[in-house]
Amino acid sequence: MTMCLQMSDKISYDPALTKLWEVKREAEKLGLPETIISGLQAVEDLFEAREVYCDGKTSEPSDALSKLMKDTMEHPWQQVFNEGKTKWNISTRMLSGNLEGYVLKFLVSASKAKRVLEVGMFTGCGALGMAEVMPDDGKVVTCEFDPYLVKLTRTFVDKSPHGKKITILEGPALDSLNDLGKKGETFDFIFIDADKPGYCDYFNVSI
Ligand SMILES: C[S@@+](CC[C@H](N)C(=O)[O-])C[C@H]1O[C@@H](n2cnc3c(N)ncnc32)[C@H](O)[C@@H]1O
Repeated sequence: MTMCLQMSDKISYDPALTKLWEVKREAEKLGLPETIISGLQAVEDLFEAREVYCDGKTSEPSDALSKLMKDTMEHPWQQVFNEGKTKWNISTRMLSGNLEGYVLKFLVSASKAKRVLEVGMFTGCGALGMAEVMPDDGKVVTCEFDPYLVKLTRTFVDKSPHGKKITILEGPALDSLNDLGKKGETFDFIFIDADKPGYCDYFNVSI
């Protein structure tokens, strides 16, 4: 999970952009010359232009992935959290999305990985994307500790024929990784995308 910061109605996980917002706010508060403020605004505009450019140059997702992303965005997360069904108020910003999905697909297919491990599943965007470029006997094992997400994601990925390649391990990722290690399971490719404080442990246990 990535740390997320917000500026008025804008939201970003990019620490460079959130730092820029902080500096811009400070510059405005100090009443710095307009050239400085507009210079900072120009940098912010470049961030957005880069994102628009990258999205525009990325191929369309498969129908199944497109549906998964749409269903994720439209899910009543606030309501299910209020009803006590999820561990916390889930943000759709956790979804890896089409661009990151294609980077993963590229890496998995270039490395000819047949066994992939994902730490941090959310609604299965990364897992399904990787499964799509793997051979029929390929396997994606993915870890998720929120029982609501585990159930929901199973229904999302099973709408695709590639869903059968995906095994979901429910529970704290570190426990799942230790169990996999004890069973002597090995992987060709590992995508760590869960809680940041756990990354060093996930990395060390994985190797
Ligand atoms: C950034 S999202 C993963 C996004 C996903 N990889 C994708 O491609 O869309 C992080 C996920 O990790 C899960 N998570 C966070 N801490 C965890 C832990 N200690 N064990 C297992 N899952 C965890 C969260 O519930 C969340 O669904």
